[in-house]
Amino acid sequence: MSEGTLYDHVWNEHLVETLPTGQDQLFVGLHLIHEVTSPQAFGMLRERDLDVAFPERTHATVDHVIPTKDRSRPLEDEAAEEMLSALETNTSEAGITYSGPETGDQGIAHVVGPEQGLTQPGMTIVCGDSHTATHGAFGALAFGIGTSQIRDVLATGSVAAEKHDVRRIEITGELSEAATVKDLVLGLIRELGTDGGVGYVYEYGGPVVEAMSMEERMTLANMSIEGGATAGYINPDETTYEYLQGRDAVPEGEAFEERKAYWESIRSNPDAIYDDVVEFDASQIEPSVTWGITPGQVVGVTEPIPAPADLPAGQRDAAERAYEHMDVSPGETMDGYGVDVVFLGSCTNGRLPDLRAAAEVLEGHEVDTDVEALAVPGSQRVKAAAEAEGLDSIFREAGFEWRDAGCSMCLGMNGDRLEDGQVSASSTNRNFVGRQGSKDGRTILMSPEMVAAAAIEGEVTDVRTLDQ
Ligand SMILES: CC(C)[C@H](C(=O)O)[C@@H](O)C(=O)O
Ligand code: SF4
Repeated sequence: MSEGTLYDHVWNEHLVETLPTGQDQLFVGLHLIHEVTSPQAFGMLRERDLDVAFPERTHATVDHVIPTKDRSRPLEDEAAEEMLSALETNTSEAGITYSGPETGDQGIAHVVGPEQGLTQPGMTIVCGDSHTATHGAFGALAFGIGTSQIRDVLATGSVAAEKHDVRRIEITGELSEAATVKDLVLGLIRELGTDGGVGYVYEYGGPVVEAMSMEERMTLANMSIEGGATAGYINPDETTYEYLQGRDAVPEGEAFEERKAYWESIRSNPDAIYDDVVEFDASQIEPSVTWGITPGQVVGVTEPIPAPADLPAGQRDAAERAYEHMDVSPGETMDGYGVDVVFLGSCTNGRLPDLRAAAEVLEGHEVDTDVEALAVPGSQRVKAAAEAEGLDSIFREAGFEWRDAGCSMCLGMNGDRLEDGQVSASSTNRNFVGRQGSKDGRTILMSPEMVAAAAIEGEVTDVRTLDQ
């Protein structure tokens, strides 16, 4: 069992008691809620005549079902309207702050929490959403929970959880100029497998991680769950504190210094004991894409797609399914694979630096005439900041649609979806069959820069080869 890691420190700070089930009851610092997974939990509370215990530790937003184009009410999709109305009623009745579309603060929960300073180091953060791991970028213990747990957190401000092992992932070397953190995390999942992290929480560290911006750390932590880990985190440091300073929910002056002392105290000890340690060399990473139907089926853009014999025995059946769905063969490269739709956004890569990076590639180019291109900021604040620096014009002039904030085409729940056998180049985190809408749709995961390159060429393109 690990000892002296940030995970152990935060766990112990929040431990209420060990339950008869053997699970630990943890106090919850921040409960993020969204429209998809919360209505049922509020219903359960009502059945038992229970109130929300800590509305001030709860924060709501609407992200999955909110259209990115026409938001007039009632929403065209009845099920979406029902979820949205339920969220409005539930939050107003309970006195929970709701970053709704009218506030200018709405967005994907995992973008909203950090940008408002709600997400802070050393906290326990839960949300009925698997990508809650994103908040681990701040050195918080953040994980997704199911509906009955949402009910428990609403009613008691605490959650029953099992402690996991801690794997330290030491990222060494240096990322090449054209490679991004998205390429790195795809490479990591390829190496460790989509189930390699089962039973673990990941602690990411080492020189490459220390040099990352907070947004890059969020991209890394976000995809922990795609590698099978329950949560992933990075020890807080000056980069973290600098990001936090001046944000809405972050105290100032002396109170900030006091909090900083706590944040420093929960960092992993230099002599912490890990259950496992893995070293990963970032220098080998090149711009990468998925070739299959899991986030672990990854190749460098100019690298041949592996044959079953090149893969571990446990991955061969999945590879066969992937060749068929994607209509690819071993030995081919993904470079030149035609795309119909490009999607820039999501809680993985829908923040301001992601939009900037894509815009930089796009500048002076046009979107291929056969391609439908969507740029969807992760939050309304990201959107406003992007517009303030003119990124929206770059996207529009190049031929992108510039939409309102939400999950959008990351998953087909809001009207933005792939049709029939359309292929998308997507800055998201999941390429499962049917994920973006149509069950025949095909998703290729990549970085924002590579999405922009695919938009220009109408096919998967090595961003290094684009004419400037
Ligand atoms: C709808 C929600 C529960 C789901 C999740 O848990 O992650 C979604 O956000 C996703 O990315 O698939
Ligand atoms: S952007 Fe995608 S991954 Fe993130 S919460 Fe929304 S649906 Fe889930």
